[in-house]
Amino acid sequence: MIEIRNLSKTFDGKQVLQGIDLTIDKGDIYGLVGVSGAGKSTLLRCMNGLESFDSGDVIVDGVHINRLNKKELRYFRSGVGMIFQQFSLLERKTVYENILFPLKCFKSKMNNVDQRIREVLELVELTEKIDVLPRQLSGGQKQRVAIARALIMNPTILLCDEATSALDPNIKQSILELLKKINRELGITIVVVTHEMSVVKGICNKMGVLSGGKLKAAGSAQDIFLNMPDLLDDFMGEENYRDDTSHHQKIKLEIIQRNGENDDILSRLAIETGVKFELVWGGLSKYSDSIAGALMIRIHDTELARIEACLDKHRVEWRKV
Ligand SMILES: Nc1ncnc2c1ncn2[C@@H]1O[C@H](COP(=O)(O)OP(=O)(O)OP(=O)(O)O)[C@@H](O)[C@H]1O
Repeated sequence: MIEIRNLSKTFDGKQVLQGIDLTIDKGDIYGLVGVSGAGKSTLLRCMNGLESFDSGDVIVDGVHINRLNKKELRYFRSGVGMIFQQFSLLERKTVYENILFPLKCFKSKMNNVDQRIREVLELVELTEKIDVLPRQLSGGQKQRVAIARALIMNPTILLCDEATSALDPNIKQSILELLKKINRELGITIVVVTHEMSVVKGICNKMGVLSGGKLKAAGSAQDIFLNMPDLLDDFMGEENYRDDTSHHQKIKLEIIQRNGENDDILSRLAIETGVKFELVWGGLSKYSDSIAGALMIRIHDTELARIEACLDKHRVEWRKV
């Protein structure tokens, strides 16, 4: 369990984290999201003592990490794995040597090192690459080695800083599946810093939204997606626009559904227009005699006319945002 209490941090007099209160339970896959500069990486680094802070507490499994001396902090860090966007592998060392590295760094007295290295390589499904150099690996394979290296010390927590941001969509998906497996099979708590909503939706049960160094919301990922879409708006735009800044347009549909009317509008849009749209968020609420819902989809601007015609045909109330 990671407990963060009233955490504040400045860099050169600039406040980058302010009064953060956050609890991450054992077994969570917790997403930390926010726009660039919101303080996500700094907060993550405070969790394993890589970054000091000005005030507040970070308590990991009952240990106040700001009260640890240098030696104790080193020991504590050996139980917290971390992976990064750029993999940070030793380029002149083989996969085997890369995974061995933390054991050397932390002067571990682990028995059966060879066997243990093979075990973690098997877990990340990369056994056949044991003797190759990182430059002979794809991005996804490099991240698998980085994950194996993070797991070699038997951590209870794995911190991931934009770990899938540099990967192609299919490879990204396979790494997310691997993180889920690690969480499920080894019971490791995972904290994921990301700017990608698809990552949070794909694997996180809980999330925290940071903005300007403050925690704007924290809790069930599903609840935040469904109930606080406005909070995520800017940041979802950012993810989308990173791929293509000029051609996407968001349409927000506010659909009132009484007696089940229009509850199939998404299927109709897909079938009747053939437009491949992205469902950004959606929520339904039950009122005394009706159900009202709102949906937001994102489409390419050239497809607006087709979508508009279909919505008007079905008399769906909507507006553009
Ligand atoms: N070592 C540092 N020295 C000075 N300022 C820093 C340092 N590290 C981070 N900052 C500043 O702290 C703020 C938060 O940075 P941080 O990297 O935590 O944000 P982030 O949300 O992870 O952003 P990104 O998604 O771009 O990585 C930024 O204004 C950044 O410039």
